[in-house]
Amino acid sequence: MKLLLLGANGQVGFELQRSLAPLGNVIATTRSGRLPGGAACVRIDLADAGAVDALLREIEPDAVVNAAAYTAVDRAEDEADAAFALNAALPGQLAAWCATRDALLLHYSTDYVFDGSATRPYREDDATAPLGVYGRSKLAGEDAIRDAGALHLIFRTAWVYAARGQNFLRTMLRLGAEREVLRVVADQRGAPTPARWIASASALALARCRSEAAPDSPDDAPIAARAWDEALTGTFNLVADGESHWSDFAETIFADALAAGLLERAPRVEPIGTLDYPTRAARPAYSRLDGAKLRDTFGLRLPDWREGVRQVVGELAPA
Ligand SMILES: NC(=O)C1=CN([C@@H]2O[C@H](COP(=O)(O)OP(=O)(O)OC[C@H]3O[C@@H](n4cnc5c(N)ncnc54)[C@H](OP(=O)(O)O)[C@@H]3O)[C@@H](O)[C@H]2O)C=CC1
Ligand SMILES: Cc1cn([C@H]2C[C@H](O)[C@@H](COP(=O)(O)OP(=O)(O)O[C@H]3O[C@@H](C)C(=O)[C@@H](O)[C@H]3O)O2)c(=O)[nH]c1=O
Ligand SMILES: [Mg+2]
Repeated sequence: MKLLLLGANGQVGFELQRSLAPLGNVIATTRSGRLPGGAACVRIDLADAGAVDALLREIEPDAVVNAAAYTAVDRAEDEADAAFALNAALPGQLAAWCATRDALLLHYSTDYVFDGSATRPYREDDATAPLGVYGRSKLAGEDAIRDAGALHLIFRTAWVYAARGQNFLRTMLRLGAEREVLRVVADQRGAPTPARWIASASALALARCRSEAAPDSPDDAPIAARAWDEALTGTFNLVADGESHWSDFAETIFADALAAGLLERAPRVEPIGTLDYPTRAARPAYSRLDGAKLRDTFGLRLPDWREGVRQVVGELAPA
């Protein structure tokens, strides 16, 4: 099977290169035409719809895995056009193409499609109500995929971090090395989720979705219609188990980093309220996502978020 991986330089995209490899021929793209590490790959600006169309026609993938997105939550408030181009128009275009040839689109969305007023973990069909431009653009992307009628897997994840890329864990380690005290909000609750777990689960789900009845396709031809098990497609929450808040996450990062020898001394983490940490975009106060549907459909359950922190800190620690 031929897989087109968009956004291979992102946190999740980078991990997907490895996790998708056993499934077939992975064609990766980045904005620069280079993969992390320096190897060449397809170079494309995904905001250029003409270029995207030409790429799809050239590659004719059996599945498109879209790990590219506009993820700057605060900046999105002032760059709505850029956010919507990547997070809404692009997935809509990919889905429209997939729908015409029974290709499957694997895509990611976010807990920020919710307003955070829930009192129990969100289920996939709970009402959405994004608080900001980023969340609205991601929701528009989900809707565009469903409207196009493409076979799809949309994984809603949250609080993604990894040993590389831009994320809260790396920000904390950087600031923690500079400051004695860090003030971190303690009234936004959710589950920090390692990019590697998302990529591994994505590959397993994608493999399961391939219809057992489908014949193996030659590398250069799209697989036959009904190559996917439609009953397994749809929208799924994909997050680490358990509940955290940003201040708890920070404390855990520093405790593990200290134990692993990544830091000589840990800063003091002062829990504060959201009102004491003003940001351009509003964020949901509660964004736990219920993993039951993923578990029931694919038998997949991610470990507790604390295990993720241990793993990622371990990756960064000196050998
Ligand atoms: N990060 C998070 O906390 C969360 C993320 N998600 C979702 O998960 C998915 C993966 O997120 P994550 O891995 O963290 O994202 P990253 O921000 O780490 O990666 C996004 C990638 O998209 C690429 N990209 C953006 N614009 C363009 C463009 N115009 N042309 C080509 N490439 C482009 C970026 O390229 P470049 O490297 O060149 O900038 C980057 O590599 C996204 O759909 C995101 O919305 C969901 C919940 C939480
Ligand atoms: C750096 C810092 C942040 N914070 C707060 C701000 C915010 O409420 C929270 C997290 O800040 P960040 O900017 O890292 O996180 P943010 O960019 O909001 O993260 C989100 O990204 C998008 C892409 C998603 O889809 C979401 O699931 C979520 O992961 O921590 C502090 O309280 N103290 C600090 O020193
Ligand atoms: Mg951010």
